[in-house]
Amino acid sequence: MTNSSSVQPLTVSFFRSVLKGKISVPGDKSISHRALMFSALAIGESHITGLLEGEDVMQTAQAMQAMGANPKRIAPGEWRVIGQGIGQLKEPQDVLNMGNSGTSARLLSGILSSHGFFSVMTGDGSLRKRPMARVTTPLSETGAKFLTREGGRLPMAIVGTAKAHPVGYRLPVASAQVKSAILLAGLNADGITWVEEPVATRDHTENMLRHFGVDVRIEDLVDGGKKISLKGPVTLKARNIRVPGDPSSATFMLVAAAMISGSEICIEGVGLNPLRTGAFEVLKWMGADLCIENEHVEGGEPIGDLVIKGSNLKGVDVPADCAPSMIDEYPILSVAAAYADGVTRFRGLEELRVKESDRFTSIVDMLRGNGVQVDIDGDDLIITGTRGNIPGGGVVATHMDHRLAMSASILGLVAQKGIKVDDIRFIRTSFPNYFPLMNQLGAKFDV
Ligand SMILES: O=C(O)C1=C[C@@H](OP(=O)(O)O)[C@@H](O)[C@H](O)C1
Ligand SMILES: C=C(OP(=O)(O)O)C(=O)O
Repeated sequence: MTNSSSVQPLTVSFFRSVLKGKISVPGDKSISHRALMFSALAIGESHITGLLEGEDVMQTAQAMQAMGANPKRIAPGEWRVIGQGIGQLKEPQDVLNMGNSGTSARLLSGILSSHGFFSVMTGDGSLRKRPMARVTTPLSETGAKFLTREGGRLPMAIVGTAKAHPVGYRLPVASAQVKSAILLAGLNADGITWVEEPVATRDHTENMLRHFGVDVRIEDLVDGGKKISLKGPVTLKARNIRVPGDPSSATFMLVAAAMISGSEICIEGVGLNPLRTGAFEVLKWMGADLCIENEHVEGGEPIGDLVIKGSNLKGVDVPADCAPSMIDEYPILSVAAAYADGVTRFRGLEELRVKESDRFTSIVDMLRGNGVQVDIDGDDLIITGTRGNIPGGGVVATHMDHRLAMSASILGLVAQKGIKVDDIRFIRTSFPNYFPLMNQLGAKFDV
């Protein structure tokens, strides 16, 4: 994302029609980042299809390019990567700019820590506010050195080590990015790297490392968590990877169709990894008419088509332990809660404060600014549903946050007086064809 590109506001009017049709959403962002990174670390040539070509993933591609792997686009979503082998990336000659992408910054920190060279990483105004100590603290155990701005923020200088010590770490926060960073450092460390997570988080790193031939061990812990371990150094063998549709992107369309009575849409080929589908369960608890068709497994990940029809939604109480499986979906689920009948309580949302924006505060401001009652109790959000009567008329500040911008656009469709969104540019970090796809379903966004 170029900070210099000019702000792009959007006005959304109340939508008087229905959403209909069949679409596919772009590839999963988490899996796309990993596909590029792991292919660059493998021996041989990997072939990726369905890669998300949003700006976040393109930052990862550029970083891998700067370190000697040569990701090549051969057709839309189709990429070839010549792997360099574990520990064989080259010192980047310039600063690595990770743009808006926390996943790129955190996972690459793990890879860089066990390479014996110097690098500097930065990001845009949003990423430079996000905490990096959550990765630099455990990664320092490898022997790598990290120098960050005050508060553990980017820009950050990294002196990696070719003789990395294996890390053993129990995660203090539920974070797949931190877990993945440690496991990636361990690929080139001598001995057993392990991570314990008190609550299971998305396991795409574990699944894809296994796909590349790494012996990743996963044990269930008595407290309900998991212990993931691998013995380094390892060899990754080049593979073909098919990236499924992104369930987080699909949720925007699902919520829109669920709220707008008479709608019926189908989203084909969506990833259904159970550690990502919490939002689908919550939508069903809310009374959404959502079903899954053609379920099958591709490349180690479950995939299926989602069919949803408009229905009456009701408020629900969502426990904190659901958060890791739907962490990026709270902004759009908050719109569903505002539209529903009754009170919704989302519990345990502390991690929302360290995303592209402080999403906890951004959600509160978005809804209150459009006439919806929201109460806060510690880390819980309590949203009083309007039974389909969201007043609207406000301006939503999106704070360089793609998910806020998409959620706000959908809020506008169902708000009596419509809404204004201050800036929709950042949607291209994760979902470049979001507006064309919404318009294909019948929405009339004027972009
Ligand atoms: O590992 C990943 O690909 C991601 C993990 C999550 O972040 P945390 O690890 O910070 O929870 C999620 O919010 C992010 O969009 C992608
Ligand atoms: C939090 C997100 O991504 P990242 O951490 O990669 O910036 C997101 O996509 O909602």
